Amino acid sequence: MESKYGNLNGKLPNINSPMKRPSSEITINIHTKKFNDGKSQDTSNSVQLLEQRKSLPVYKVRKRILEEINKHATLIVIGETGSGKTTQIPHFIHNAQLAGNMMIGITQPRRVAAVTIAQRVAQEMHCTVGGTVGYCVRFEDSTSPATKLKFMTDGMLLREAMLDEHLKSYNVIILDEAHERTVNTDILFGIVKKAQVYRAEHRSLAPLKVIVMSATMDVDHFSNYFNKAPILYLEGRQYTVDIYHALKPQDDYCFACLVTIFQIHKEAPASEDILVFLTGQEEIESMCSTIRAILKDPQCKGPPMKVCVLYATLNPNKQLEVFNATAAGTRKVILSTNIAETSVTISGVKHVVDSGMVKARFYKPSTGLNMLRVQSISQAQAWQRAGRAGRQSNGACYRVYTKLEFDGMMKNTVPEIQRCGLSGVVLQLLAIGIDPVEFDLLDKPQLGSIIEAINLLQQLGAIDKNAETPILTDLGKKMAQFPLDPRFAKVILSASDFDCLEEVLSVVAVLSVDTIYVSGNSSKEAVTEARRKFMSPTGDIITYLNIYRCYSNTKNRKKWCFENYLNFWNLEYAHEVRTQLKDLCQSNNMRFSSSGSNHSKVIMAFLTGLFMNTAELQQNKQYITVATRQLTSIHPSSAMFGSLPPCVLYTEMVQTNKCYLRCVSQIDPGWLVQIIPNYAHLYTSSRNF
Ligand SMILES: Nc1ncnc2c1ncn2[C@@H]1O[C@H](COP(=O)(O)OP(=O)(O)OP(=O)(O)O)[C@@H](O)[C@H]1O
Repeated sequence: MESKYGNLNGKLPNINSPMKRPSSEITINIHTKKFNDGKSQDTSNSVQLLEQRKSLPVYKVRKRILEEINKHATLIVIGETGSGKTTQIPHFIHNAQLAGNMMIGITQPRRVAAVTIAQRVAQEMHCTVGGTVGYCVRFEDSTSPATKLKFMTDGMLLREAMLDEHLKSYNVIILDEAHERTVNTDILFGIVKKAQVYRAEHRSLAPLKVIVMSATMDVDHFSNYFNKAPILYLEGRQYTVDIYHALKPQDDYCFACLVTIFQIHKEAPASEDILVFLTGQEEIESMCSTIRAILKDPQCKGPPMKVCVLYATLNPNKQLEVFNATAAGTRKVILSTNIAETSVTISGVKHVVDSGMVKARFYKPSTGLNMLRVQSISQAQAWQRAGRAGRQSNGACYRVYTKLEFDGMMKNTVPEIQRCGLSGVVLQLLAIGIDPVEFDLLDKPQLGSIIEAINLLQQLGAIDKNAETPILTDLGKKMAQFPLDPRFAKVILSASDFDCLEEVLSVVAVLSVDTIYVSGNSSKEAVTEARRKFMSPTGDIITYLNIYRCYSNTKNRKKWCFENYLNFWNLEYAHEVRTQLKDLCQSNNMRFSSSGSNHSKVIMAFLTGLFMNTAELQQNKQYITVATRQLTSIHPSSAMFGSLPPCVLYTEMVQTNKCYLRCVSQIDPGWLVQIIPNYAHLYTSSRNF
């Protein structure tokens, strides 16, 4: 295969550091000895581990870093990917006892990063995870009273802020990968800023130190927001990453990635693993099958190859499998979404193949939809992706887009808060006691989006309709405790009224793991036949319930899932999620009951939270959504596909080449009057009731 990049043997220009020098900063120059000989270092014993730590750029300047942290209440830290910010700075602060008896909280936008970094730091500190070093991610808490370094997702710290807005368990909070601008991190910026002021004014409380870190951020913007906080600029990198751009634009980024993988496979030693950035599960699974098929071709040259996948909806235990080493002489190829883009180190990865694309969440106010769209990444993301190579030795990044295309990319990612629906955010802010309209955010969303979210929460009964400023009702306070979209929290909280909490918990748990189906290479007929026995004529909610019930009553679950083309790992995860949700229901003294075979009650409970997600059949056999008057159809994957009930409830609307409803269930128009009397007039089909 001819290279799209020209000669890959180092003759292309090496485009170096992405970092823009900020206007005002403290610069620490780090001259790192390059001891790399092209081989990854073995970190299995503690002497080597210490040696490796010592060789990291930030280690050499730890005293200066600590001095700056000591001097300032807030510090913005910018340093190259792989320089050691995430693993070392918390470690230094702990050793220097800057946090006193309290904790150092370190947030990450993604769970896989929080878990693996905690594991790494625990290894470096010779302790087990859950002791001095712990982590806390959604549905999993691995901390103890002994924990002093707590790695967590930004969402988990936000949940803690609901119980204590001044974050009194922490003396130091590090908000890592700030450039990602997730909604949760953006809210945390505001929360830590407020907590800091409060704690400074109340002398009985210890002051709160805040450190904001990234390799690729708009430092001046952050510094201004944090009252001109000083910027600590750590200059220097441990290993170099050569960047190669495609010589001309590629029509099909997946195909371009595939060609690149096999080109590297043909030329590079087996010990050099490859990390490929794609956009989503379907694309990844499909490329995984293609690669496996190509590998069977006797013409295919290169050492044995193990293909692994990594995406957010994959069972968390499965996600961690990509970090396992392969047998000597076998190359590992990891096909991942952007969840491996920041913070993570996957041992052995020396080559990164970057599609330049990402599936990003965005909100369409005209339709009220949160949708996923495949779009071009930002330059900050491209540099983060490149940074995944060159962590244990020099590496290379192959961008399947041209240098010109790279130059045309946005510098930074648009903050998620400006492109997603805000009902969850507003609920959380209100639960912390913050007015969402007044809240001091780094980049404010449009007022219209906040008001729209307030309206939805009022309709769900979470906000008091009569109060002058938005204030949570008792129901709203309970809803905020569930780590779910407010609509699903409402469904769970209504379930006892319909005597079906057991069933609702099972279905919500299944819905939180995305897909429980396996597509693979099996024949369509075999898959349809296996699934037929679970299918309910009422639609997908009860179909999911049937699957979950059979799964939980089965002894050999793995075998059963295999035989029924179901995703064992995701069902296992759903099972864990259900346990956690059940605990929350128990702590709210909810009544556990089962509706047995009365399925209508289950769908009615879903209607209490998802009444905005309903659609009516039109004469042309299409559906029109009631809330937003959008023409749409039932997705072919639904149990309802082919039947045309007059009125349906759906959990998700997706737009590909056409607009589709997913997870669809039939509803009786009479229920609308009964369950949502204030809303029922919108429905043509309910007018006869
Ligand atoms: N799980 C791990 N296994 C092996 N080495 C690791 C691991 N985690 C970190 N390292 C080593 O420590 C180095 C520093 O990692 P760290 O995450 O602290 O860097 P960083 O500056 O925060 O980078 P980034 O901005 O990309 O997150 C890595 O480049 C790698 O050499």
